[in-house]
Amino acid sequence: TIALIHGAHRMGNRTDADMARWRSLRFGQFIHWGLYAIPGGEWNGKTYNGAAEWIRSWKEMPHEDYDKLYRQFNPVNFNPQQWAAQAKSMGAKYMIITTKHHDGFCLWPSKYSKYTIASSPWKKDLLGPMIEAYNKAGIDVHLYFSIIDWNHPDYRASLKNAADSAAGKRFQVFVKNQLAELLQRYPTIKGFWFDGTWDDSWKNDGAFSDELEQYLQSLHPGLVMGSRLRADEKGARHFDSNGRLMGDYEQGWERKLPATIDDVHGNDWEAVMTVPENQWGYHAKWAGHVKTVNEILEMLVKSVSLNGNFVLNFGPKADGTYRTEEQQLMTGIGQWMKVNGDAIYNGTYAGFEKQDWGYYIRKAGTDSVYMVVFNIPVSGSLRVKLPARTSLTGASVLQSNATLTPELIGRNEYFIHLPNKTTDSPVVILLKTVTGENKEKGSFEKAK
Ligand SMILES: C[C@@H]1N[C@@H](c2nc3ccccc3[nH]2)[C@H](O)[C@@H]1O
Repeated sequence: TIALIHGAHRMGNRTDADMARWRSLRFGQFIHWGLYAIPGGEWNGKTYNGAAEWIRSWKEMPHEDYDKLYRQFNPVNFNPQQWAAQAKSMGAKYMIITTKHHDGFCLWPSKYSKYTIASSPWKKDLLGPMIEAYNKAGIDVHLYFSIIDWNHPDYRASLKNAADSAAGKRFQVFVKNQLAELLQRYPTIKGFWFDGTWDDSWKNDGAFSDELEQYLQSLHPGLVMGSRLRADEKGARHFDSNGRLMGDYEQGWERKLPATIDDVHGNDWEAVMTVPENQWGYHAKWAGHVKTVNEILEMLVKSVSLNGNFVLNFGPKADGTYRTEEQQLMTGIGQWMKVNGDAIYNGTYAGFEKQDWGYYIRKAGTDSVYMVVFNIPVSGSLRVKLPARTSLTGASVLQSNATLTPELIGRNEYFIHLPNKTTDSPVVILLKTVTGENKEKGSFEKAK
C-alpha cells in the first residue's frame, strides 16, 4: 500500500449508532429546489435539453439573466408541512435538500453571501421550516451542499497562478464558514451530501477536504458524510490511492445501481435516482422515459437487497408545489410501502443465491428473509435455494399473512407455489429460516 496522510482513516464501515440509524432508514427523498425552477428548462421560447439545474451553463441563457432570477423567487405556495406529510406517506425516512446548488444561490439567509433567499421577494429562510416539518414527521434531514459555486467571485475550477491560489484560499474559508453556519442554524440535521467536488481546485487539495471533514465531525459528532467530499493527496476521489473508501458510504451511484453484491465491496452505499432520465431541478418538459411506480420500487428493493440506501429525487416548481407526476408517484409508492415497508426498513443483503423472480432482503440481524417478487415464472413456482445448514421453518404472504407450504425439491432447495400468477405490484413473501450445525430439521423437510 501507498503511505497516505489524507486517504481513508477507517477500514470497514462505521459501526456507531448514527450510522446504524442511517443504514436502517434505507429509503430517502432528494429535493432539488432553487432558482433553476423558475426557467424550468426553458428560456426565450427555447427548450434546454440538459439537466434543468444546469441551465446557467446553456449558451442560450446569458449568465446575467440567470443571476437576476433571484429577484423573482417567491414560492407563495410553499407548504413544508404538506411536503413532509407527502414524504411520510411515500415511506421516506430521510430527506436531502439542496441548501445551495452549483449556481451558488442559498435557500437560507447566509451571513457569508448576498446571493441568498434574504435578497429574494420571499426573504425568509426556507430550510428551517422544512427541517422542522420533516423532523416533526419523523423524517431525518441531510443537507446537500455544492462545493462548485458559479456565483462566488473566488470560485476557481483550477488554480493556475498565485492570484488563483489566493482566491482559492478565500473560497475555502467561505465554504468552511457556510458549513459551520448550517450546522449552527440546523442542529438536528444528520449529514451533509456534498456535490460538485470534481474540479481540479478541489481534487488537488486532499488535505483541505480531509481537514474539513474532521472539522465538521468535531462540530457535530456522528455526522454522516459520503465519499464525494474527499480527495486524497494524490487526487483520488471516493476511493483513496489504496482503493479504500473515503467517507462514510459510497456516494457515486448517481442514476445507476450496482449490478450485484460484488459491486459494493462490503461498503455502505447509497444510490440517488431521477424520475425522468436526467432531471434533478424542475423541468417543464420531461423528455424521454419517466419511471413508473413499479420501476422505482424495483430500484428501491434491489438497492436494499444489496445493502444500500435508495433516494428518489423530486424537483418542486418555483411556486413551491410538486408537479402532478411526482405527486402521483409519492402516492403509488406509498400505497405499496404501507403494506410492505417491513421488507425495506432495516433491510440487508440476505446472502441467498439470487433467483430470477426478484430479490431477497434479510431483516438486519434476524432469521427473517423477505422475498420481493417482480417476475412470477409461468410455472408459478418460485425457486428458493438456501445456503448450507439453513432450512425453512415458515413462509407466508406478507400482505395477507396467508401461509405458504414450500415444496422440498432437492437438498436445501424448495419451490414456493404462488396462489395466483398475476399481480400488478411486487409480491412480498416472508420466510422464517433457521441456521446452525445441529439445527432441527426445517418444517418442510420430509422425515427420512
Ligand atoms: C445529484 C446531482 N449531481 C449534479 C451533477 N452535476 C454533474 C455534472 C456532470 C456529471 C454529473 C453531474 N451530476 C446534478 O446537478 C444533481 O445535483
